[in-house]
Formats: sequence, structure tokens, C-alpha cells
Amino acid sequence: MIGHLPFYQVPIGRIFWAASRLSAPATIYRQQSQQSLTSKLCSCHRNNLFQTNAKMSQKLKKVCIVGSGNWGSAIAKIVGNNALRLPNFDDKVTMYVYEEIINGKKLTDIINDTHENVKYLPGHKLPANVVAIADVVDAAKDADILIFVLPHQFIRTICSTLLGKIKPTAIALSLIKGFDRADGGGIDLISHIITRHLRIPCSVLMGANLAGEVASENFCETTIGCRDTKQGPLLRDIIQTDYFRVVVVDDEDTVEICGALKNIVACGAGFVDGLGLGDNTKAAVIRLGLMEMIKFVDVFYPGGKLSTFFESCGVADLITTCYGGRNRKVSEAFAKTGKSIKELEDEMLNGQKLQGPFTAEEVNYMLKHKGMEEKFPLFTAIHEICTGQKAVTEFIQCIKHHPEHMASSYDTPKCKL
Ligand SMILES: NC(=O)C1=CN([C@@H]2O[C@H](COP(=O)(O)OP(=O)(O)OC[C@H]3O[C@@H](n4cnc5c(N)ncnc54)[C@H](O)[C@@H]3O)[C@@H](O)[C@H]2O)C=CC1
Ligand SMILES: O=C(CO)COP(=O)(O)O
Repeated sequence: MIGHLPFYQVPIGRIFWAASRLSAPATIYRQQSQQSLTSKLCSCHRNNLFQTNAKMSQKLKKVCIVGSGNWGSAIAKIVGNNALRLPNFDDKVTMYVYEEIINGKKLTDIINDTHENVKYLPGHKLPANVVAIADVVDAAKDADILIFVLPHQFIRTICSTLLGKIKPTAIALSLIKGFDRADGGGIDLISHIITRHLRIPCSVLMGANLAGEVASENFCETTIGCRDTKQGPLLRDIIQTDYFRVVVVDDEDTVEICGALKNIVACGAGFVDGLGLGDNTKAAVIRLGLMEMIKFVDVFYPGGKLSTFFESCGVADLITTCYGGRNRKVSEAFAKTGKSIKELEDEMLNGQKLQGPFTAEEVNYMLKHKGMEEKFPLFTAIHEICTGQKAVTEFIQCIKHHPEHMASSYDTPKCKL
């Protein structure tokens, strides 16, 4: 809300003006705490990789990365290098790897021998202090910081395996984009599941971060959602580099919801590409998607800040995913070939997982239960198309009479709920 008006009643100029004013208080640690590169020299001159004199005198924070897919491996590269560079972190970073056999060899052995995740992030070397471990309890039991980065469908199983086996003082950071179903017709945020099941606080990191580009060290930004003013700087330190810039905001839930919902919109962008409808249509889908994302927060998670949508986790991630992401790519092929999403995921992604169609299903479960499907026609249409209830050729028909088009800015709110 801006003043007494819902955001969707406010002229766009005012929205941008308001967002620029709102962004200052929402951003709590924009200043940089990067250490100078000279400190990195320490790590280059050590004889023993995991024990340096400089580091032995302090209580060092141990980090575990729970997950080792495309994004998990890219973030392991960053975290591994930062752990070596920073004085308050243990050099050794453990990485839980869901074991598989590749050309007769265990993936954990391949990663530990070659320092490359040849299946999920080929062509990029991980630092040697990142140690792949197939047992998630072994990987996580001593960690002070647990970075969760798995496809969201596996989070409940991982949490039940870890329950009672981790340090009670550990903190978590979730990079997982998605939701889970909650009993009683709702959804659960993944960070809430982690906090509830493991009884530890969980912050989130979401942003315009296609893993391959981050691993190539192309400049980009990301957003950490963290309400705790002590944990925020610590999490930023282990994540930030000179090419991967972090903004910490306190609007945790909105950050996470942006990361989950943009994957649904990316499926719509892929349909538009597959149907050959062009850039104007794609821009309309992206804009309507953004409006539904904002409305979703406004309705189901009131108290979120509009300014959060202007961080990397919001508009920027929406754009990158709608142009360069896996959800877009597979949805384009879906529209072109008529094959099922599952078939295409298996054919095109070599074991990587799509989040958009699942998330659309979870969101639809809640919207249906609350009788609100028609208030979110884009999310609803994408779910119905992914599940074969509607033909992809009907996509545009479903959004032609979107609530956004039903009234002008000086009428009653277009999507008042
Ligand atoms: N790939 C990307 O560019 C980005 C991904 N994300 C998010 O990060 C999260 C993780 O994605 P990725 O690392 O890309 O994973 P991915 O899509 O590469 O997923 C494959 C991973 O799942 C593991 N896996 C398969 N079956 C499993 C099981 N039964 N139990 C546990 N793990 C199993 C595989 O071993 C592999 O590590 C997702 O929520 C995604 O939306 C966020 C930003 C960027
Ligand atoms: O989240 C992502 C980029 O920020 C990756 O999106 P995809 O899962 O669609 O590739």
C-alpha cells in the first residue's frame, strides 16, 4: 500500500517515486564489508589447506551447503572462496551431494578428485576446500551456517533426516525457490518449514542469478531477506564477492515469495515464445505476472514492502528467468512439441529440476481452496496448461480480461480483494 491507496490504484510515476523512498529503510546493510583482497593472500600461502595459524586463534564458523545441483554448485564456488578468504570462517566447507554414479564413478569422488561437478555445473572448478559428502548428517552436523539449496520437493525429507542431528545454535539460509503445500488448503514457505522442523532461524537469498552466469563470475546482484541484524552481515559476508553483490533487506517473506512466484511467470513467458507471439506479448505476461506477484503478497502475506519488488529478487529475477531460465526453455518446448512437462524436463535438463509447474500447482491448491482462482488468472492458466486441463493455445484468451484491464486508475481498485 502507498499512503491510503492500494498500490494498483497509484499512477506508475508515483509507484516508482514511492519505491525509491521506501527502498532506503528496507535495505538494512547496503554498505560493503568486503575485506580487501590482500587478506586473500593468506589463503594462497598456506601449507595446510584446512589449518592456518591466523585462523586457529579464533572460533571459526563452519559452513555446510545442503545441495549440489546447478545453483548449489555455483554457490559452493563462492562460499568456498569466501571461507578461505575471511578470517572468521573455517576453511573447510562441506557440501551434501545426493549420490549418483556417473560413468562408473561416484559423483562425490569425482567432485573431490577433480573439483568439478561434472553433471550439474560442468566446466567450472570448485575450490579444493569444498568437500563433497554423500551423507547429509555427516555434512551438516558441525555446521554453524546451513545453506539450503535443493529443489524444493526434497526439503521435507532432508529436514526429517537432519532433525536433532545439527547444532542447536546453527542458522540457516535458504536459496530454494518454491513453496510446499500446508495442511488445510494453504502453502508453506520453505524457510518456515526449515525453521519449524529444525528449530533454527532461516533467512533467504533470492535474486536474478542464473547459476551458469554466476559461476562464470559475470556481474550480478542478489537479495538476502534477514530480519536479524547480527545474522544479516554474517550471511552477506559469506556470500558477497566483487562480482556478486548482496543487498540485505528485512522483508524476508516477500523476498522468498518473489523467488517462488517468478518461476510460474517464466512458464508463461516460455509459452509466449513457443507460440511465437513476440516481445510485446511477452512483456504483457511479465507485467501481469508482476502484478499478480504483488497482489499475492498483499493478500496472503500482508505487511510486505513494495520496495522489495524493486530489489534483485523482484523485477530483476523475473526478467532474467523469463529470458534465460530453465522454466522458460522447457515451457517453450512444451508449446512447440506438445510433449508433457515431465518428458521435457527429463529430456532437456539432464537431472536438473523445474520449479515453475510445481509451484503453479501449489499456488493453485491454495487459490482453489480459497475460491480465488479468477483473481489470479495468469497463475491459474499456467497451472491448467501445465497439467493438460487447457491447451497452451488458450493461454492468451485466459488473460485477455485480466482484472488489471478492468478499471482505470481513478476507478475502484482493479484487483480489490
Ligand atoms: N539453477 C539456477 O540457475 C538457480 C536455481 N535456484 C533454485 O535453487 C534450488 C536448487 O536448484 P539447483 O541447484 O539448480 O538444482 P538442480 O535443478 O540442478 O537439481 C538437481 C539436484 O537435485 C538433486 N536431487 C535429485 N534427487 C534428489 C533427492 N531425492 N534428494 C535430494 N536431492 C536430490 C540432484 O542430485 C541435484 O543436486 C531450486 O529451488 C532453484 O529454483 C535459484 C537460483 C538460480
Ligand atoms: O532462479 C533462477 C534465476 O534466478 C533460475 O531459474 P530457472 O529455474 O527457470 O532456470
